[in-house]
Order: sequence, then C-alpha cells, then structure tokens
Amino acid sequence: MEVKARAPGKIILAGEHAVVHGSTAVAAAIDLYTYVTLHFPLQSAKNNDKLTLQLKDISLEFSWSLDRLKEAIPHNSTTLCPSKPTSCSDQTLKSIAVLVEEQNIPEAKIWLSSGISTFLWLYTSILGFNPATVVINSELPYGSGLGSSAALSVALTAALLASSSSDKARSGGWLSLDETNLELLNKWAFEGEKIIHGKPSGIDNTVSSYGNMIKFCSGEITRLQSNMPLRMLITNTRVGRNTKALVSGVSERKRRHPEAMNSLFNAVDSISKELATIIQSKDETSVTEKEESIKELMEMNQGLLQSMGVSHSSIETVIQTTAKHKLTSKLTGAGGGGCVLTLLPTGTVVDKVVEELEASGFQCFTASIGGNGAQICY
Ligand SMILES: Nc1ncnc2c1ncn2[C@@H]1O[C@H](COP(=O)(O)OP(=O)(O)OP(=O)(O)O)[C@@H](O)[C@H]1O
Ligand SMILES: C[C@@](O)(CCO)CC(=O)[O-]
Ligand SMILES: [Mg+2]
Repeated sequence: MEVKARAPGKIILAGEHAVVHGSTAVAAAIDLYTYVTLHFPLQSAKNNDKLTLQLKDISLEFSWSLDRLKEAIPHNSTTLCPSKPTSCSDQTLKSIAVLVEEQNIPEAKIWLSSGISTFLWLYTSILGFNPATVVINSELPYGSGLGSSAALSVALTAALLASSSSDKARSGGWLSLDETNLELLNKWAFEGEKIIHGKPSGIDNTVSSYGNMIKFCSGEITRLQSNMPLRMLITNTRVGRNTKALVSGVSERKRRHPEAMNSLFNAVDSISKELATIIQSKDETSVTEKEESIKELMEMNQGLLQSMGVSHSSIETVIQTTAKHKLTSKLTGAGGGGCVLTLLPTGTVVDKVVEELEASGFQCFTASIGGNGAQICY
C-alpha cells in the first residue's frame, strides 16, 4: 500500500518573532511543497522489520530496525492514539536523539538531525512500530525562512493520519482534508514543529495545513480573503540559519529588556492588523494607495525586526539593492539570513533588480501566494 501527502511552504507578510510573544502575524501559503510518500511492505517482504527514511533531494537514506526503535523509544504497547496529539517529553527526545546519532549523519548535513527526530517522533506516535519506507522530497530550500520545517511536519503527519484512517477512497488525485481532520493534523504538526523550533508560535504549521492566507494570534486563526493582487519577489540570501537559535535569541533580548521588547511586539501587532485590514478591504481605496500603505508597513516591520536582532548583512544588502529600484523589502520567517520578500506593485518589471540581486550571488524567484494547504493522495 502507498499513501502520499504534500504540504506547502509559506511566507510571513508581517509579524514573525513577535507572534511567538503573542502578537498578531499574517502569513500565506506558497506553491512550493514538501512531499511525503509512505510505502508499506507486504508481510512476506524482506524489509518488513525496518523503518527506512529516504531524503530524495539530498540523496540520503536512514534505517532503523523496529526492535531497536522499540527498545529505545519509551512506549505503551497497548495504546496508540492517533486522535490525541501528545507532546514529546524531554526523556523521549533524548532517546530519539541517540537513534539519530547512530545514523552517523555527514557533518555537513548535521542540521538534518532535528528534522529526523521529528520524523521518528511523529511516525512512532501515530503509526507505532510498523515497517515502512518513507520517501520525502521538497521544493523548499531548507532552513531559509519559507517554512521547510512546518511543511515537513504537516506533510508527514497528513500521510501518517491518512494511512491510519479506515476511510480510504482511492482517487488518484490530490484531496483536501475536512475541518476535523485539518484540526487534528495541525495539532500533531505543531508537536513536530516544537522539536525543530523549540518554542514555535504555531503559525507556520497552521498556514501549511490550512493554506490560503491567515491572520494568527496566540493560536487563534482568522482566514483572510485577499481583495487585491499581491505579488512578491522572494530572494534567498543563501545564508544558512536556524530558526530555533534565532527565536531563542529574541527571547534572551526580551529577558534583558522586557519593556522595550514588549513595545516592539506591540508595534508589530498593530502593523499586522493594519496589513490584514488593507488586504481584505473592499472599499474605494485604489490598489496603488493600498500598495503604498503595504510598502510602508513592510518597511516599519523590517525596522522592528532589525531592533529584535534578527536581520543580517545579507538581508540589508537585498533591502538596499531593491531600494535602488524603488522597491521595499523585509525579511520573512526567522531572518538571520534566509529569504527576503520584495513587494512588486502592479506593473513592476523585475528583470533589472533580479539581475542585480543574482549578480550578488542571491537566488530570486516568484511563487504564487495563498494556494493549497495540506493534501493527500491514495
Ligand atoms: N524535507 C526535510 N527533511 C528533513 N528535515 C527537514 C526537511 N525540511 C526541513 N527539515 C528540518 O527543518 C530544519 C529547518 O527548519 P527551520 O525552522 O530552521 O527553517 P525553515 O522552517 O525553513 O524556516 P522558518 O522556520 O524561518 O520558516 C532543517 O534543518 C531540518 O532539520
Ligand atoms: C520566527 C517565527 O515567528 C516564524 C518562523 O517562520 C517562529 C514561529 O513563529 O514559530
Ligand atoms: Mg521552521
């Protein structure tokens, strides 16, 4: 039997980091996906005593015998509860880390460890100790601010929940999930995301699960209906970074300067709310005026992110380069490198700015904003 799932990456239009501290943020799904395929061997097959993970786009394979997994991961052999998401305890996470270490991941790819831990936790919590080959590939750059960690957790969970469900109408095409299943998927994916982000707000797994565009504040989700064209250039600085470290850096700064940091978070909250209002507004305001307001809000948001300590010289270079072409940019996701968003007002020709950014070694692309969330295929 085979089950497939896919989940999109995302951009954060406003509110990253502040959202971890209770502010509002606005995010949208993009049409770049992480794909997960589960292959279950026949009882008689020779590999029916193993769990194998293949990361296709980086040509790596990891494998564990089911006996080794059972021995290392604390579990209760009678209760497997896919319908009740639970958190990975510190003790379990330590045991899982040992199983990951035993795989001798190449030093240059050691950043994969948290993703593999998330894989082992979600797989064994939802499907138990059953044999399978899990194939993952992704169109998203890893650790670049486009939500690769959340897309992994969401796509994997969607495939696992689909395979544990009795209701498998074979269709051959991508199927969206109903509200109840989306809620369950999102809760499990949040538990997976915790292993990678440390203290996630939940916005990335939520937008990857639900798709479209959302306003998010302390777990409360408001789906947004955009009433204007919204085009963004995405520039990957190719500077690697890690969301967990950046999130914890902001918390440290908050611990040192609570009042100042809370003022920044409050300002971000106002920016995100205003942005959501503009995007949804059906009033007489012209698209050009709306675009001018969004530009200004992005500029302010970037200034506040810089004050939180999550910008980077490569991000500043992108901002200055696009400013020469009268375009406004802000970092997206956790910052510290990674990707930068540039608003492309109606009629913008991007060729010259893209040429200049690429000449500096950056990678530019456009993605369609506000599309599908998680989907499954039997
Ligand atoms: N397809 C994948 N396979 C295995 N691990 C993955 C995969 N995608 C992401 N990861 C894990 O997620 C980590 C990157 O997550 P991180 O949160 O730092 O960045 P991001 O999610 O791309 O950006 P952001 O959180 O800012 O949106 C990788 O180092 C890896 O451990
Ligand atoms: C930096 C952050 O706000 C967004 C990362 O895409 C972290 C999170 O919300 O989990
Ligand atoms: Mg992430």
